[in-house]
Amino acid sequence: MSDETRPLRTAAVIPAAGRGVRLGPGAPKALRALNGTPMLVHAVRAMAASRAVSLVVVVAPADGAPEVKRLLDEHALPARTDYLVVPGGDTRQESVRLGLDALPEGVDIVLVHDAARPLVPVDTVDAVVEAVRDGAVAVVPAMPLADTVKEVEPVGAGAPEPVVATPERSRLRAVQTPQGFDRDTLVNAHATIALTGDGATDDAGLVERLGAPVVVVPGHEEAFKVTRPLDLVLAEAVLARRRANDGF
Ligand SMILES: Nc1ccn([C@@H]2O[C@H](COP(=O)(O)OP(=O)(O)OP(=O)(O)O)[C@@H](O)[C@H]2O)c(=O)n1
Ligand SMILES: C[C@](O)(CO)[C@H](O)COP(=O)(O)O
Repeated sequence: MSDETRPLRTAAVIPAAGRGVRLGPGAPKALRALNGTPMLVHAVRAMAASRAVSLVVVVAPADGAPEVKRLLDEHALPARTDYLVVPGGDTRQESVRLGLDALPEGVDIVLVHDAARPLVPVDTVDAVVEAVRDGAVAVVPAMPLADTVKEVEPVGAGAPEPVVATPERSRLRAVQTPQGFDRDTLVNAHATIALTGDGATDDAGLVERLGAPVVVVPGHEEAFKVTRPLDLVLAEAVLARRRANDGF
């Protein structure tokens, strides 16, 4: 098959190397259970549920790659997808770059998906892939905001913070994952934008800094990020609702 007629190949990189400090003491966040199954396994299944995704690269805690490999072996995952596990870094930005380094030749489209968003529906994953296949180089699923947002002057440690501005809410979006990219664009962004401080909070932000266009598609309320303890309660409630709906 000539390179021009070959179908585009999509891989998902799942950064899962975070500690989960905001969730409180315990195992690394991605390894904590939701209804008895590790959050990471839910996230891997969410990516592999898309027929477009032929490879999932999991970026494990730096000292936890063998444990994560074992975990994936112990859980049923779609056989038509390949799975790789690599050790991660100290920041999300480094972990994603290490995942990108592990991609084989022949991958054209890359999804980057937080292990901490285990319940993203397959329709959202497919919509992101579709938008990249249609020609966008960087695609972000996002939701309108429910709260009004204030920009403040941070003064630290509980002191009242002066408000600087109130951005127009209708123009704001809360960004989710998977974010989808033309592979070369994302690799170039990670190679070009140096890590500063805690690193970029998302991958599309790096692409924006290259001057490349980034577009938003509708996200989904079930693609929320498990960050704080209350998010675990919500995630288990979503799983219970899905099980009840499957029963009918
Ligand atoms: N060094 C890091 C830090 C984060 N992540 C991953 O990036 C995603 C989003 O990060 P976040 O939700 O902030 O996870 P944590 O860093 O684990 O959370 P916290 O900031 O509360 O410690 C998670 O899937 C997390 O595992 C990663 O792969 N490598
Ligand atoms: C990538 C992300 O999920 C988009 O909202 C988010 O920026 C990750 O931030 P975190 O602080 O690493 O959780």
